[in-house]
Amino acid sequence: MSEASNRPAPPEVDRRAASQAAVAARRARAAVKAAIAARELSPLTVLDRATADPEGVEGRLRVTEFLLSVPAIGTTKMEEALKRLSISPAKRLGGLGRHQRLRLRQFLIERENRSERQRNRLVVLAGPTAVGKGTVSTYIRENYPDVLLSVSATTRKPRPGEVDGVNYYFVDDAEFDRMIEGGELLEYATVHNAYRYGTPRAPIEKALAEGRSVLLEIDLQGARQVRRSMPEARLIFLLPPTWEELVRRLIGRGTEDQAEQQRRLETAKVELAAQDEFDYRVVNHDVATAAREVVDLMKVRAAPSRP
Ligand SMILES: Nc1nc2c(ncn2[C@@H]2O[C@H](COP(=O)(O)OP(=O)(O)O)[C@@H](O)[C@H]2O)c(=O)[nH]1
Ligand SMILES: Nc1ncnc2c1ncn2[C@@H]1O[C@H](COP(=O)(O)OP(=O)(O)O)[C@@H](O)[C@H]1O
Repeated sequence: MSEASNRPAPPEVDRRAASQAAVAARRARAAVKAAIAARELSPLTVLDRATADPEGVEGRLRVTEFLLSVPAIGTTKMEEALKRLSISPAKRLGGLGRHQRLRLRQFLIERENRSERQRNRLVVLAGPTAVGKGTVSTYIRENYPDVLLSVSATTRKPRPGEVDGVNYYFVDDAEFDRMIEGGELLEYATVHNAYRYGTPRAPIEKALAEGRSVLLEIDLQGARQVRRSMPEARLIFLLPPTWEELVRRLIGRGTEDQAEQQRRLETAKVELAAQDEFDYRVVNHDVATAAREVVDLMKVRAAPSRP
């Protein structure tokens, strides 16, 4: 029998006081984690406080829960980081060795610099036919002038009311081939087995360099290409509230005949099955709300600060 179990139980008041203290400490740690997650408290500040007072709230944080509270660090990234930094997941911040602390500090600084650079985001909006991609994008163009809506090149003919350079750059097949050969397109695809569509690269690079966020409204194949060539892009999948509503929107739009509608609905099923490849999903119940959600994901500044 261990020595501890022979010892008389502490008086009830002591036990209660100890458990109250434990609850208070847990609450304090949860508050620190919430503040990091809400970007109200820099992880570097927390690490510095843990160093100054290893037995304080920050010092008692486990390194695992600390990292998981940093925005955009999930379990996989956390585990990879700890392995790379040679820090045991059992460690508390206050119990890190000097070298471990310095490595963790450097890791956090590099992440902060990187997220600073990525503030101007490239965001891809994709989703099944007739979910409302075009409607939501147009709403964003009209209501959030800080966002550049990329204008694609296409080999399809303009529809009545469409303006060259605004809705699309309307080009012929030879010109589209030339753009591909010249490396002018960030991605391109044949959509609905009909015409080719592609994203001109130069305006996007210019806008990102100028500090603007860029929105691409492209199909699933294009989204996959962007993911490969620019892994820092955010991919958003726009969903209909229900399948029936998607069918209603497609039929209601009235731009395709019945056979084409059927074909698009088949494609839509395949596309819906790919939604897990995306970083975020936004349900298009109502256009203004969906647009707001997309823009929030771009972290666009509230008011333009350019002259
Ligand atoms: N990959 C790719 N797809 C695009 C591009 N521009 C438009 N699309 C997609 O092409 C499809 C057809 O667009 P559109 O001709 O306007 O007809 P809609 O289906 O009636 O909206 C839509 O799914 C768009 O998302 C582009 O630059 N690249
Ligand atoms: N939130 C919404 N609620 C109701 N109807 C919508 C909504 N968003 C789009 N629509 C309608 O659905 C149809 C398809 O939208 P569209 O933007 O052309 O889709 P996509 O570009 O995804 O093919 C259009 O008639 C549009 O007016």
